[in-house]
Parts: sequence; C-alpha cells; structure tokens
Amino acid sequence: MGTEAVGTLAYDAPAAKVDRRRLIEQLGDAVRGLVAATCAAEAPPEELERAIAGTRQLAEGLRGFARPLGTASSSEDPLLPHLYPAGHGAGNPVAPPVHVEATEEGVRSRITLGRQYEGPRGRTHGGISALLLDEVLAYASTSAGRGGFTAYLNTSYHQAVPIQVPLEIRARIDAEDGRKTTVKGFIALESDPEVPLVSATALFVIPRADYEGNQK
Ligand SMILES: CCCCCCCC/C=C\CCCCCCCC(=O)SCCNC(=O)CCNC(=O)[C@H](O)C(C)(C)COP(=O)(O)OP(=O)(O)OC[C@H]1O[C@@H](n2cnc3c(N)ncnc32)[C@H](O)[C@@H]1OP(=O)(O)O
Repeated sequence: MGTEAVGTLAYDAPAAKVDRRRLIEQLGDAVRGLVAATCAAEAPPEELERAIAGTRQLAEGLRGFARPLGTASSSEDPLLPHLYPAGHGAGNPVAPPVHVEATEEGVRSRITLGRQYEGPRGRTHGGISALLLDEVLAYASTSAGRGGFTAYLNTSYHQAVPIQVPLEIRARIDAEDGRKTTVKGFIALESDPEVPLVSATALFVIPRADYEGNQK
C-alpha cells in the first residue's frame, strides 16, 4: 500500500525559510522533551530549582522576540504546514507530534504519546484522544480536497489509550454532502491496529464564502 506524507509537497520553499522552519521544529521538539521530562521528574529540590531558573531565563530570552497576537509567523508558507497549531504544529511544544500519511482508504498517523498527555495514571487524557481524532479526521477531509471546520466530534471511549506505547490513528471519509463531510476514525494500538480504543465520527463544514468566522 503506497503512502505519502500529507501536507508536504514537492515544492522548493526559499532556503532561508526552510532553515528557519527546521530550527523552529527543533526548538519545539526540545521543549516538548522538556515538558515530558518535567512531568516525569522525581528530582531533588536543588535540581528542580536549577530547572526553574534555567527555564525562566530561556523563556525571558524568547519573549523579547514575540510577534503580536493575530499576525502570521515569518515561517509560514501557503504550501507548507503551519508550525504552531495546538493540534499538530511541530514548533508548538504543547501539540502532540502528529504526522499524517495518505493511505488507499484515507489517512493514517502513528504516534507515541509522552508523559505530558497522561490523564488517569498510565492512560491518555480523554481530551487528548479527542484532539488527536479531530486532527487526523480533519486531515482526512483536507487531503480529499474538502477541509472545513469541525461542527461536531462524537467520541466513544472503549478502552484505555496507553502512554508511551506506539499508537495508530486511521480516518476515512464516510459521506460527502455539499459543504458537509462526515469522517470516521479511531485510535488503536500499533500492535493491534484493528481494535478501536477510541472511535469518532466528525462532521466538517466548509463555511459559506461570506461566513464571518472564516479566518482559516
Ligand atoms: C495541497 C494541500 C495538501 C494537504 C495539506 C493538508 C494540511 C492539513 C491542514 C489542516 C488539517 C488539520 C487542521 C486541524 C483542524 C481541526 C479542526 C478544528 O478544530 S476547527 C475549530 C473548531 N471548530 C470551529 O471553530 C467551528 C465553529 N462553528 C462554525 O464555525 C460554524 O458553525 C460552521 C462553519 C461549522 C457551520 O457554519 P455555517 O454558517 O456554514 O452553518 P450552516 O449553514 O447552518 O450549516 C451548514 C450545514 O451543516 C450542518 N451543521 C452545521 N453544524 C452542525 C452540527 N453541529 N451538527 C450537525 N449538522 C450541522 C447544517 O445543518 C447545514 O446542513 P444542511 O446544508 O442544512 O444539510
């Protein structure tokens, strides 16, 4: 079965922008690692104090370069994925590291979640599972040339989604009706990919051209 990364195109973006995007992705990854380590650390007080001081200093250094809210990042490119959305932005350390590939049926994402996404002990927080499904189902709609905003996302939690275990999320279009696209998908263990742990159905609606909330 052929696969192809969704959101990456055979396209030569300007070299300076490519370099900048790579650095932004590396920073996102480094801070994501810090967040995961923070949530797991049984460190002695002096180590915690050192981490507090160092982290505050780093944050202060970056804050000086903040772009105003509502303005585009200089890393943005109309043909490349955004780097900061909370659902998949590689430069956003809060975003789970979602990478989606096209399959014959729809799309698939393989992901292993870090400690920062834990809800009940050892299990993924239900809101994070919903975030992942919203994201991957939206990709299924977008990669079929439809897109749209999430009008509803109905999730069913069948079994616990473990932390630090490889997962597979699959989604496919169920129905198309004018501006509406219904998409179905589920999260499973990569080792047992046919058994849904959390399943979802979502409706994505392409807004009318004159829709006021259409800022995407
Ligand atoms: C070359 C490219 C390569 C590929 C690149 C890939 C890149 C990938 C990029 C990206 C992928 C990842 C991106 C992640 C994104 C995640 C998704 C989100 O989280 S979106 C944020 C959360 N959602 C909102 O903020 C919506 C808020 N709501 C709204 O804005 C509106 O309500 C909206 C747009 C959903 C509908 O507004 P209206 O004005 O169009 O509404 P009306 O005309 O009344 O409805 C249209 C139809 O939809 C039905 N409908 C609307 N809402 C419904 C609902 N809740 N339940 C059932 N039906 C509903 C209605 O009944 C109507 O159906 P009838 O035409 O009559 O058959």
